[in-house]
Amino acid sequence: MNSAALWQRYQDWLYYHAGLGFYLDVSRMRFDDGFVQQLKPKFDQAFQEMAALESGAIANPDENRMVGHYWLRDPDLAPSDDFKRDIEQTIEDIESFVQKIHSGATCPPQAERFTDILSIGIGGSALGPEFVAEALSPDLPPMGIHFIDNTDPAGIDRVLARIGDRLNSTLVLVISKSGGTPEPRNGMIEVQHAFSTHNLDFSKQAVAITGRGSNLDNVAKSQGWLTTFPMHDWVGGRTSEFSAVGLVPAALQGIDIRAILAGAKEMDAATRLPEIKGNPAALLALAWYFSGNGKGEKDMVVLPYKDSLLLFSRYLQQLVMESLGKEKDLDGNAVYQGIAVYGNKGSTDQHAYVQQLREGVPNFFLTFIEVLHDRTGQSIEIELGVTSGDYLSGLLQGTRQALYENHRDSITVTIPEANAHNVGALIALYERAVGLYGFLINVNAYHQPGVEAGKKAAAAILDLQRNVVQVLQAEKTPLPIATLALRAGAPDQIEAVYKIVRHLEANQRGVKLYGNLAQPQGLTVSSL
Ligand SMILES: O=P(O)(O)OC[C@H]1O[C@](O)(CO)[C@@H](O)[C@@H]1O
Repeated sequence: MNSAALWQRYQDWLYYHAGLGFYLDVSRMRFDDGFVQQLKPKFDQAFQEMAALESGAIANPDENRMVGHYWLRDPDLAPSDDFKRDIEQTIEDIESFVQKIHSGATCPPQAERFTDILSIGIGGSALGPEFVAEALSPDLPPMGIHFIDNTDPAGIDRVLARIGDRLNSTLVLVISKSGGTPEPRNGMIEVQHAFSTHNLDFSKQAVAITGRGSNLDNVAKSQGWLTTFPMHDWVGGRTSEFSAVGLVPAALQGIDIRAILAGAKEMDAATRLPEIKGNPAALLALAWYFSGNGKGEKDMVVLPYKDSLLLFSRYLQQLVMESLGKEKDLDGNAVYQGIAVYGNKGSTDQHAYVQQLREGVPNFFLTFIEVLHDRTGQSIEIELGVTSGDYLSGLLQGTRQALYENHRDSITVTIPEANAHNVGALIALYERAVGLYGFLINVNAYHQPGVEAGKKAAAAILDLQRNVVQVLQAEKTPLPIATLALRAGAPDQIEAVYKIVRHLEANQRGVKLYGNLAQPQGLTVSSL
């Protein structure tokens, strides 16, 4: 296509939302009208299923759950008055809690006011808050935020070291929908230990955000934590940014949560339209379907050209991959679906892997996220008539062009400014696109059965570790690994036993290995 034809295609396919100042350009995805016509019946079906989902159908059949994240930003849509009141009440409770924290009316026992937030959670209970903090936290926030999103002891130590002597003025948010995920449970216990080491009362500085009646909810209530906020059964972890999970940490950092919700609501209204061309989420789903042949054959590389949006691709990784990455479709057929997502930011990544994107294996499509507004205030000229922001913009355009010339397709999402309203709209856009795409490929986008296997296997390893330690403590002489595995009741788990004892020895946990480490089968093990 020559440049005049491309310019025409750009205009033919451009989506623009005046209220949001939002543009979506799918002109550099090489689908044709025939493809759009061919997908239309699937889209018509998907729009109907999405409407049913929004009005309270059991859209997550395996878990027998409604899927209600759209109600969080427009409570009038909720299928009952109770739900509506619950959503509105939660937002009001968040605002009044945050107001008391900021004013010092609610303060820690050993300091005048809370200075820091320590958020403990993983997956959907961390990625949204982390993305929004990076994107929207003011330069001088009323409270700085720290995250523990793993069970890595050194990672936990690093966060606690950075908080240092401000632990006595740190508000701890323990976020877990199920209230039973091991990683945040471990993080919480480690932080409780740090509090007691410093003679601080954890319960007077802790807040739980969790499902009503969960273990965590019960613990928080029985120990008299500062407060709890609910995570509703009908909100999934990866779509929980507009629930208390995202709103509490955001509001504490001084981010305008009403603006985030309003932006999401406005995008929802735009993406509810049951037609492909006038609906930006449908256009995204169409482009994804085209690129990967409806089977995720191409990866989605997400490149925001704005530092503050760095974590968007990481956030989308869970939203897209946990939602769409499914072995079975809704009829039980093995389909092995999904779309792989990666990316960091432009232009930085141009100096890392864009070489491969331009010339190497063509197994991806790109999504550029463009932000029109460069900065608050005026820019200096780096060269005659050219600012740093002009460079960023030029590099985006240039990369899009160079990739297209080499048959690499791309989508460009353009927002006027990386503010609360637009970040809310961006999240809502992708939530809807993932939902529509899930219907197009007939998978349940709201469960995550595949994650359970790894969790169960990890629990089995920890049980085996307990048995191994018991055997070693009862034994006086060093045992060959195979014998140890046999005595621990796991003769077919020799490799697992070997890895357990190697880890225990490395951490001075009362275990010693003897022999040539390069030949594990000859090693013997004893307790110290
Ligand atoms: O909020 P929870 O229940 O601790 O779960 C955390 C994350 O773990 C998962 O269930 C996957 O294991 C995610 O879907 C979820 O966001």
